[in-house]
Amino acid sequence: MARSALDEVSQSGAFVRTASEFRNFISRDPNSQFPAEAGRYHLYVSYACPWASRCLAYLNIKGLEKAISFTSVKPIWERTKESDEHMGWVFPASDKELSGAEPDPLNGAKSIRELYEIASTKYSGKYTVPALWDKKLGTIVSNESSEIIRMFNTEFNGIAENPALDLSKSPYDEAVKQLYEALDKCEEKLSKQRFDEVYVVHFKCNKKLLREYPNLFNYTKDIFQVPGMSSTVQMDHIKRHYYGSHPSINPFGIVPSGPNIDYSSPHDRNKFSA
Ligand SMILES: N[C@@H](CCC(=O)N[C@@H](CS)C(=O)NCC(=O)O)C(=O)O
Repeated sequence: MARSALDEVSQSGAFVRTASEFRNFISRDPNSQFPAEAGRYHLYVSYACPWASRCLAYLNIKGLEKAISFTSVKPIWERTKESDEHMGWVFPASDKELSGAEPDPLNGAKSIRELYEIASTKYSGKYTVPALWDKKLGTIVSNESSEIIRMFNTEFNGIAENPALDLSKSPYDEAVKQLYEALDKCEEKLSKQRFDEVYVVHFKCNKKLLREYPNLFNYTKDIFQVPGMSSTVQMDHIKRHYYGSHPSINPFGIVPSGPNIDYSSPHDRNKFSA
């Protein structure tokens, strides 16, 4: 069982992601094991992780900020335990260490690994974000972002500030779906790509930049400019993570200073509105 994405490499060198293991569902039914309640759940994220970022985007857009708290880890992987070599997500010692990253307010955990170990003594998989934590039962409800966003969309409507907003049917969700489908395709085709800020340099996918695809680039800006979205994109965390956490790819951990793309600049997507 892979304990880190760095172990998920097939014999041919391809990256093969293993499935998430905590797959419980929060329900609007008050008698269920995990009922939707304000103040009960906490989302652990890294701003550097696209899967975690989409959960944060749903949390903001749905208006669940008061009902579901969240904490972001530090962007660069560190040793998660003194006793072995595992590298992974860790919390800062204080919220002064790095803007956006905070100590674990619930369990005082030093790492995401520690949370998984509290949640299950039998767990032997990766210690991934996002992880949706249940404060009442002291466990991880789900570590699968595609399911977390569905729960946020449908199960918290009694609590959400924007209950009528159905993100599964909205142009936003359709846009996200298409964006991820498009990026997944590019990812496969160009053997793992993520935005011009990182993938072009770090993963050596420099045949073409995202911003050289006019539609894909305008689309990215359109998504970025959805209210509630921009605060989930902390490019500093994203860059520090990738350039700093894979020493086999970037031994000196140098973070390139560019290209500082302005995703808030005008886009042309309004031409498609009815
Ligand atoms: N299936 C998960 C994937 C999450 C995932 O792969 N997260 C990465 C960061 S982008 C992670 O935490 N990796 C930790 C590791 O590989 O040790 C989801 O979509 O929620």
